[in-house]
Amino acid sequence: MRKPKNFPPGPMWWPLVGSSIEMKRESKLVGGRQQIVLEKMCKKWKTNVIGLKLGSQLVVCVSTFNVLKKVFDNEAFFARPNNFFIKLRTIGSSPGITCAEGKLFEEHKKFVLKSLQSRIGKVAMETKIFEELEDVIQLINLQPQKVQFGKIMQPAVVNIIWSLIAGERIKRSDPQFLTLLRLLDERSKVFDMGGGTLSNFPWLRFVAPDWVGYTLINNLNMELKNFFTKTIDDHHQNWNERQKNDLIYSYVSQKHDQLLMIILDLFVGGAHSSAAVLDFAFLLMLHRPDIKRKVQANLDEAFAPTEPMRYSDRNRVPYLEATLSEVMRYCHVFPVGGSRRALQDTELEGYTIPKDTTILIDLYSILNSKEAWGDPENFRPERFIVNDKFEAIENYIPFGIGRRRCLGEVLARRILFLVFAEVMRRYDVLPEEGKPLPSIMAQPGITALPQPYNARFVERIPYYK
Ligand code: HEM
Repeated sequence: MRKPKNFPPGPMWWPLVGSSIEMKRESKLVGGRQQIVLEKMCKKWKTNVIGLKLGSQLVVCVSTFNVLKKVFDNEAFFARPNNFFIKLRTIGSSPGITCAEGKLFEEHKKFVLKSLQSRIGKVAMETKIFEELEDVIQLINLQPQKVQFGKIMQPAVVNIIWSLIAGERIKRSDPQFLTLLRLLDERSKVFDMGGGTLSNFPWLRFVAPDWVGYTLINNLNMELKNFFTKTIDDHHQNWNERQKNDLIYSYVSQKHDQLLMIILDLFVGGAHSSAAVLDFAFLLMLHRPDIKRKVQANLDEAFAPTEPMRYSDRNRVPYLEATLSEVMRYCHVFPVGGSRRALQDTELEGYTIPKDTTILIDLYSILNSKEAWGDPENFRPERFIVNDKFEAIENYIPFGIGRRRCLGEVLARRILFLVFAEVMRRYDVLPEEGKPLPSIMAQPGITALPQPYNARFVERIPYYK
C-alpha cells in the first residue's frame, strides 16, 4: 500500500511490514515502552500527529491535549479499532461496551453507569471497598516488615469489581482466580494499545502462536468465558432475593445476551488499573518521605483516629487528593489510552485521516507536556493546590474525556481515595531495612505496572472497624 495523500508524517514504510520494524527496534531500546517511542517520533518529525503503517493497518498517534480534544469531540473518531486483537478480545461474541458502537454502546454504557451511579450503587461500592480493605489490612498485619502491596491489592480490586458484578467475592486461594490473575498479568505485558504484533500480522499466529501471544489470549479467553458463564448460569439456576442488587441480576432480568462481554469489559478494564495506581502511590511515598509526612499530617488534622472515612469526606484532605492526582499524572498507568477508529475519511490538523485508520491516544505525552505542566519530570502534588484547596487541571485526563471516557471512573476514584487514605492513616510506609530504594520505572505493557517491590508497614494508628 502506498502512503495515502496528505497522511501525517512518520517513519518510512517498507513493503509488507510498513513501519513495524522501526517501531520494534526503537521500542527495544527503551525497554518496550511504546509511549517513549511515540514521544521520540513526534520530536523527530516535529508533529503532534504521527502517521504509521503497522502490518496492513494505518495508524496515527495524537500527542497533545488540543489535538486529542479534537479527536474526542469528533463523532467520526468515535469507534474502536476493528483489528484482529479486538476480534480475539471479544471472544467472537458481542462487542460489550469497550468495543461497541452505536445504539448497543449507548444502551450498555447507560445501563452500567446507572447501576454504579445510583444511590444504591454508591453505597454498595463503598461497602465492598471497606470489606476488601479489612482483608488488605489483615494481610499487611501478617508480615508488616515485608509487604508487597501490589500483590495484596490487585485481588482486592478484582474482588470489589466481582462482588458488584456477581454479588459475591472470590476466595484469594481459589485456583481458578489465581489462574485468571496470572493470565491477565501476562496479557497486559504481551500486548500494547495497538494490539501488538498479533494485530499487525495476524498470520503469525500460524507460525509462532506463543511468541505473538495468540496462545496466551486464547487461554485467557477460555478461562474468562468458563468463569463468567458458570456465574451467569448460577444466577439463572439460583434466582433469589439475595442476589437482587448485583449487576448480573439486574441485567438478566432485562436482557440475556450481551452480558458476557459487559462483564469481561469491567473485569479487564478494572483488573489492574486501580491496584497499579495504589502500588505506585506507596512506592512514591518511599521515595518522597517529605510528601508522605504532609499527607499524614493532612489526615491526622482532618480525622480523629476512630472516625470513619467516606469518599464524600475527600474535600477535608486536599493535599491527599492532590497527591493521588499527581501519582496518576506522574505514573500514567495507561500511557496510551483506548484507541479509536476513523469511521470515514476525516481531516485532523490539516492531515487527511483515511477511513478505518486506528488512532492511538498518547496520554503519556499529554500528562508529561512541558508546556502544560512546566516541570512534568517532578513529582509535585502542590501543582493541584490553589489557595489551600484541591483544584482540577484541564489537561489532567487520566480517565479520558467525552462519551467514551472510563466507565469505571466512579468506582476507581472511590477505591483510590478510601484505600490510600485509610492505609496512610494507619501505617507509616518505609523501605525494607538494608535494601536500596526500589525503582519507579514501570514494566512495559498496556497497563504500566510498577516492578514488584516490598515495603515495611509500621502501624501508626490501629484500624477501627
Ligand atoms: C485508576 C484506574 C483507571 C484508569 C486510570 C482508567 C482509565 C481509562 C481510560 C484512559 C479509558 C479510555 C477512555 C477512552 O477511550 O476515551 C478507560 C476506558 C474504560 N475503562 Fe477505565 N480506568 C480505570 C479504572 C477502571 C475500572 C475500575 C473499570 C471497571 C470497573 C474500568 C472500566 C473501563 C471500561 C469498560 C472502559 C471503556 C469505556 C468505553 O469504551 O466507553 N476502568 N479507562
